Amino acid sequence: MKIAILPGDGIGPEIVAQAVKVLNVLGESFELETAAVGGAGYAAHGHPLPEGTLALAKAADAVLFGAVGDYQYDTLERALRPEQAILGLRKQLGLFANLRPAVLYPELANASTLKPEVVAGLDILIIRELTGDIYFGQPRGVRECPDGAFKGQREGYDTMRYAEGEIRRIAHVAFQAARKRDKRLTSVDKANVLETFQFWRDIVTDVHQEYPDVALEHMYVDNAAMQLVRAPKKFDVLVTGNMFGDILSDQASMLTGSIGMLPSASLDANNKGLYEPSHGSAPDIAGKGIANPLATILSAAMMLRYSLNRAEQADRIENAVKAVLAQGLRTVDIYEAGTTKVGTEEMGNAVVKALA
Ligand SMILES: NC(=O)c1ccc[n+]([C@@H]2O[C@H](COP(=O)([O-])OP(=O)(O)OC[C@H]3O[C@@H](n4cnc5c(N)ncnc54)[C@H](O)[C@@H]3O)[C@@H](O)[C@H]2O)c1
Ligand SMILES: CC(C)[C@H](C(=O)O)[C@@H](O)C(=O)O
Repeated sequence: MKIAILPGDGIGPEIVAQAVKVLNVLGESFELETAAVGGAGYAAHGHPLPEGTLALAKAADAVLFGAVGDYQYDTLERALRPEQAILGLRKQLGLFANLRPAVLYPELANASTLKPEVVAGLDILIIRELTGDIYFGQPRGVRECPDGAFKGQREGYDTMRYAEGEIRRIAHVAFQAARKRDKRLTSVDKANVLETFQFWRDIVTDVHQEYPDVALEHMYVDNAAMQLVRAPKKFDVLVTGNMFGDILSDQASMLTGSIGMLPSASLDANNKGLYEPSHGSAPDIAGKGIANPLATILSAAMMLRYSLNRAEQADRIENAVKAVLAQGLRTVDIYEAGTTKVGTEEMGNAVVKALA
């Protein structure tokens, strides 16, 4: 089985190196092939998603991705910015279903900024639609404002849109995921203001008829943001659009102690997928050897479970992560008094050791 390794920028190479070490000690004969992506792709080949990288990602059985983005590229024209690499991969590989599990390991109850009793036992799954919404809607750009009080001035505009089929397929993914868990699904929208999300609500309600065993509730995104910090354990599975999912999943990451703990799977209709931590390239800490590699290592575990049919290896990795946390090892983002501060590499090595 072939795995495309795309480390990317910033802390990407540091954290992906730890996940690769873990994959290499599992005793499997995976073929790992690395390629440049993001700012690294632009620097090496003049494009954030070089043709060879895209071809590798398409040919591989799964993709392990670090993160892209670096402030030095923020002034490039949009098509050449590092972020276009991950957006392009999602679109071109048809990765419409993004699963972001926010699970609190008991050892990290005090690492969260919320009170331990609010987050203890947390296990929620955020399902984010990943290839539609205002992220990809056309037209978009900057133009002359055609009407209203600011007529004639320049205006920026984007288009929010969702086709019925796009909503139906992500709704099916969400209902099926809920069916395997506590059978409760919260669909998050902004139906009180936006036509796109009234339509979203209507279609999700329709799909619900096929899943009578799952309890469905609808919630406005502003309320969902509030409930996520007020009583996050009341949720089981949340499903939402691309932009709301981006924001809510970063918010949910802090329930788990750190954004460095939140893995993700981005899947197509056949469970082929790209696996990446939910965080970015963290340029502020890149090269310091302090980034938390656990979200990336846990993303590799999701890859084994969802795309490579190796659930027992995924369990092994997740148990090894639990073991290192139980040993008191902490990167700086999850550090608290009484635990042992370790760097990126030491954390990776500890997971490898715990697997033995
Ligand atoms: N999928 C992706 O590749 C992806 C996702 C989000 C942001 N980005 C890009 O990353 C760059 C930086 O964005 P940002 O600063 O808004 O978000 P970020 O997630 O990179 O960082 C936010 C904060 O979290 C910290 N952090 C993130 N990951 C961490 C880890 N593993 N361990 C410890 N601390 C960690 C960072 O140090 C920073 O303080 C931008 O160019 C952005 O576009 C890429
Ligand atoms: C880097 C950016 C394009 C990306 C997104 O907005 O989807 C990031 O925030 C994420 O969550 O993976």
